[in-house]
Amino acid sequence: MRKIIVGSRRSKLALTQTNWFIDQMKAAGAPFEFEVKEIVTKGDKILDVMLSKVGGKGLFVKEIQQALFDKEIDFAVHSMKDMPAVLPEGLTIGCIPKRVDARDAFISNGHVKFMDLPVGAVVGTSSLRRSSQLLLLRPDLEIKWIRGNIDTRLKKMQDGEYDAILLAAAGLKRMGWSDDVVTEYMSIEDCIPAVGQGALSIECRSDDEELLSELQKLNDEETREAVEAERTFLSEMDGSCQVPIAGYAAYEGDKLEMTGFIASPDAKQIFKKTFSGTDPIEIGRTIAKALRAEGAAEVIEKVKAEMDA
Ligand SMILES: NCc1[nH]cc(CCC(=O)O)c1CC(=O)O
Repeated sequence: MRKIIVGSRRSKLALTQTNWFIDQMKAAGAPFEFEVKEIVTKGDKILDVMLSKVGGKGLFVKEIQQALFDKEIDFAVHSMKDMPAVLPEGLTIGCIPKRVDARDAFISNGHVKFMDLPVGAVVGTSSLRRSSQLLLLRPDLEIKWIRGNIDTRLKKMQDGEYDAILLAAAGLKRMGWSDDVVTEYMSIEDCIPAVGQGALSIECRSDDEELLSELQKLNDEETREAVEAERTFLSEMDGSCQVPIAGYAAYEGDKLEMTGFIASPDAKQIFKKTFSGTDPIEIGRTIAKALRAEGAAEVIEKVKAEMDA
């Protein structure tokens, strides 16, 4: 029986997701043995630096991709949200399992609801996407940068450094946190999720046909199409730069409906568009084009120029 080596980052979330997926493969009857190999990525080593300033996304993924090319590992389970928009030649997404929950979870001291926070309350997040959308609803709030894993962030909040924090619902759920730590779930409309949030991405070599045919059995077609629309939008918008960007797609009846969102970093200008159709790539492109035409292109260019300066 072929032994499949599964690469995983060392974080609790990564290992939990990896082992969950291996269990799914076993349950589906995949004719393999499995071994998990931990990989410490550059992103993990410099977590305390402002990640997005040094080139964000790719950091967690690059070394895992090298291990795939080197055949040290056969596949890896990523949070889709952490995957760069474009994959290198020779690697592919073998499948996308069903999305758990794309929403952001709001957690506060004393379980005060988001709209009931006192004026000037301090909310911890390191995501421009989250902070810009929170400020649209509550311009009075103070957004304060926060880092660390889920436990660290909760502890910092409980110690009073923050009145509230936001975390992806999917991460909390996969890690087995009970629903009662969450004060409320932000609605998708109020806080549009990050592209791919709540979905997993199984990455492997494009020529590993034996593995690919087993992975395909765990693919969720609706999630795959939704994520394809979102990621098309991301790559068309050039989502690698320091601009708040959000995108969420899901089936409504027989149509795939997607909302794309771009804001200036100070959240003073916002661009938002919803479009539905049947072709995921066309949906992603249409929204990107519409937002660019409305002025998002200038916002992106301005931020890029400031970063280069
Ligand atoms: N930014 C890091 C990250 N990457 C994936 C998740 C959670 C799981 C997911 O979104 O699929 C998180 C934590 C968070 O944003 O709270």
